[in-house]
Amino acid sequence: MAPMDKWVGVGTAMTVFTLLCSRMPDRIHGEARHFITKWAPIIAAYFNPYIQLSISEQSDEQFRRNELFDHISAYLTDACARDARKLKMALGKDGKIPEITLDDNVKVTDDYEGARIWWYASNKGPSYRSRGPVFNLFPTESEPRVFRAVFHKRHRDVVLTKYMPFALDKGHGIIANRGRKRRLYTNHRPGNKSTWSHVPFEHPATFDKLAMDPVQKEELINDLDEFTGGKKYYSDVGKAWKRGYLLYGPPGTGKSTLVSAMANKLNYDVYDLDLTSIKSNAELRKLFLETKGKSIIMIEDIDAIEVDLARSRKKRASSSSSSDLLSAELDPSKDDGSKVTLSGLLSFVDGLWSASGSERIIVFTTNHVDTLDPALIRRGRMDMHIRMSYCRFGAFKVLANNYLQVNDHELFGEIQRLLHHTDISPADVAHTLMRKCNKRKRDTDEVIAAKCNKTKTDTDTCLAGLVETLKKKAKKRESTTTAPANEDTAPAFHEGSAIEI
Ligand SMILES: Nc1ncnc2c1ncn2[C@@H]1O[C@H](COP(=O)(O)OP(=O)(O)OP(=O)(O)O)[C@@H](O)[C@H]1O
Ligand SMILES: [Mg+2]
Repeated sequence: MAPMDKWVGVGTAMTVFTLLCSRMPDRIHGEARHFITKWAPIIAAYFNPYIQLSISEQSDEQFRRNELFDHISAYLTDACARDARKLKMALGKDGKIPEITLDDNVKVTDDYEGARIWWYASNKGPSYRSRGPVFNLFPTESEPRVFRAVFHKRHRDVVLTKYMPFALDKGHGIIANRGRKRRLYTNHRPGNKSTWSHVPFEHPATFDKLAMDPVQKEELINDLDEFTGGKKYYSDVGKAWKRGYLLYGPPGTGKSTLVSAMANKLNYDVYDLDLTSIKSNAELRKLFLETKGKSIIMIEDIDAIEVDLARSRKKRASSSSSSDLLSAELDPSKDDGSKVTLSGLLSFVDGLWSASGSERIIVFTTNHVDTLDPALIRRGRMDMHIRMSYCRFGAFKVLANNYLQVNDHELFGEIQRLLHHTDISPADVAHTLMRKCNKRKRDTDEVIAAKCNKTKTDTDTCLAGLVETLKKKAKKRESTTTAPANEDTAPAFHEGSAIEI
């Protein structure tokens, strides 16, 4: 017999005993009465060393589901279902992925830091509130289910203060990741109020398909892994659980794509924050408070926003002294909330308002890193600076594999030589390599069938097209400048961004 069953038996006996004591005949009085009244509960407690904790499916607020029940259910299914003989399968919330949970009236055990916890999943049983005065021996399906945890009272502290938060947190994480439909949020101003609206986030970008320096890629992936597993670390050092990344580089080098790859890897939502449509720090604060955990907040083209902030700064400079102005910009206490200021943005980045949630990543992207205010991107605010560069041979090989499924080709040598001193963005290389697909789309089905064994010819054509484009770019660069190619300035790229087909 499991200790829980023993306890239920002993508990019931002691309840009857206590009840009898409370209804003691009047003729028992004086010392005897006092003795029984005093010692009955102590004796009952002595024989009942177990504590029972219930988590009902239905919350105390009427009609509301108790989220803790779902979290515990997810945790137990994940951690203890191996021992269970009865499981239940049902379609998940997305209507596609089946969810397996413990069936009713199943017992499982869990061990935590020396404490053993017996869990029992059951229907609540007869409940006056849910069914009225009609007695029903067989509770219906719709009745709230209950999880009961039973543990020895000597483990009370460890179970209540450590095990329960641990189990609930694990369960919460499992639910959050289970077939979660992620969202892409953008901010709007319908009427005069900034608000978020969202669409499903379905970007296919992954780190595997991303053409970037392999060392940098690995560093970033490790950094993200450390971040997501760092909950305890962040709470131990008293820091908000957030991380900032600055992605910089010329247009079309994959900054936005990298943000999508990060979101896909971490299973996070993305908030695409357009600062230009926000009129005040108060609005910025409101939007930020509305963001949820497990998300990436992305501010694109931060250099353009900085120009706006500088412009508004300049405007106000004409009506106030410069020292007043500087202090108003950088001192949040002087922020009257009536405009977006650099201090507002810095507070946002520093997580002044991050009490509303955790596990958030902030990403700034820019084409002009040199023009940014150092205060905005200093380490601590933007923890990692990542340069996305023009397409070099390593990145090209990733793209050739993505678009043409080739790892080697007779033109690779020439392409490598040309890419070494020609600036072209991965976006433009991708565009050239995609011509194969575009051409195919134009063809009829029969023509495609006839060309089936000519895939290699298509690949040849694409790569030869890329060689041509690179040669033209190199020639153009030679005729306009004698300076060597530079990764962060992009004149050559701008001129040739429309690839000739
Ligand atoms: N490094 C890359 N790896 C794989 N694909 C890339 C890469 N860079 C660009 N691309 C391709 O080019 C397209 C445009 O890239 P993306 O929008 O990410 O560039 P960006 O750096 O954000 O540009 P901008 O500075 O103009 O915002 C992407 O959809 C993707 O297909
Ligand atoms: Mg972009």
